[in-house]
Amino acid sequence: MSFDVLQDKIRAMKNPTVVGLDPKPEYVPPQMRKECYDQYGETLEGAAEAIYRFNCGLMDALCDIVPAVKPQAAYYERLGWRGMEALERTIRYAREKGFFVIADIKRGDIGSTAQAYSDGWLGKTKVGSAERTAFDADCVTINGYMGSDAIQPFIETCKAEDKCLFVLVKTSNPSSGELQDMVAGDRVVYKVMGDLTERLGRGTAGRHGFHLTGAVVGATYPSDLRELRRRLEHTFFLVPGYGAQGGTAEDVQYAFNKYGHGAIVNSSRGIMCAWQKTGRGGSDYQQAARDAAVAMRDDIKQFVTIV
Ligand SMILES: O=C(O)c1cc(=O)[nH]c(=O)n1[C@@H]1O[C@H](COP(=O)(O)O)[C@@H](O)[C@H]1O
Repeated sequence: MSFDVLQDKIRAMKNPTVVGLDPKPEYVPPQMRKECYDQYGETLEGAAEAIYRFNCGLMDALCDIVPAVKPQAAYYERLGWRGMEALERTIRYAREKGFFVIADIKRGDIGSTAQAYSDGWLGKTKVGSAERTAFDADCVTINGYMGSDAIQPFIETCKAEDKCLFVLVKTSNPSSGELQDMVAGDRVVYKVMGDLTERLGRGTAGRHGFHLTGAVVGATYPSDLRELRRRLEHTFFLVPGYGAQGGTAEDVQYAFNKYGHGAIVNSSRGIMCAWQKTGRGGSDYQQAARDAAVAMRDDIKQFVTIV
């Protein structure tokens, strides 16, 4: 079961963090960007090649210390098909480097369409008499606020392919409370979503006790994080919002169980853009990313011990 694979990687590296690959062309160090624009012009193709090379350089620098990467699809979609090709190549490279790959797609739609998404991102697509693999991520993020029939096709694909997913439960953004904190009947909406996520995963627990249905819970609401950890014993958490959005190591400690298991904390800009703070014009982007990843790991280690 796929969260077993992720938990094992986290334990082996003693590092419960994931690096978000959310590259804007302007995050790519100037020299690398120039090489791509010289070759392809200032075009979508040039930008897609630049972000792909940047991703590969980051992954080369991080693969022995960080267990997972999380490319966010929007940063690739904005470059059209060339961006999507860069994303597919990024996922392939990540897998070659041994990373657990979380495709951050946040999709949600009626059952038949959800099935198409899960075929493309996690499973296989039927082409004539053949079945072809498209993106082949290990895990995706999905928006389950359309209800369980929008989630179920992903669950079936995960069961068939030994993969897993994260359902948005309590998101990190400033407005997340507008709807997610509302009281419906006698329950808070995000807790209803958390309970649904845990319930839908029943019967899929792996060696470490986690269902294949995980939950996204933002670092920016630590008391909700603590409450959800107590409530959802079998649910693995993806915790975005550390660093650039203000979440701290002290905040994210509540995502973990007493063994220091059951959660992975994301940082995207904090790692990708670390070179912008060293004053060396980007020539040190790999070392800067590595230093930032080590600092994040050690920061969290002050509060969380992984058994
Ligand atoms: O699903 C997510 O990853 C996600 C959920 C959420 O509630 N908040 C959130 O920030 N994210 C994603 O996590 C990443 C955060 O990026 P940084 O703020 O740069 O670390 C982005 O890819 C967001 O799309």
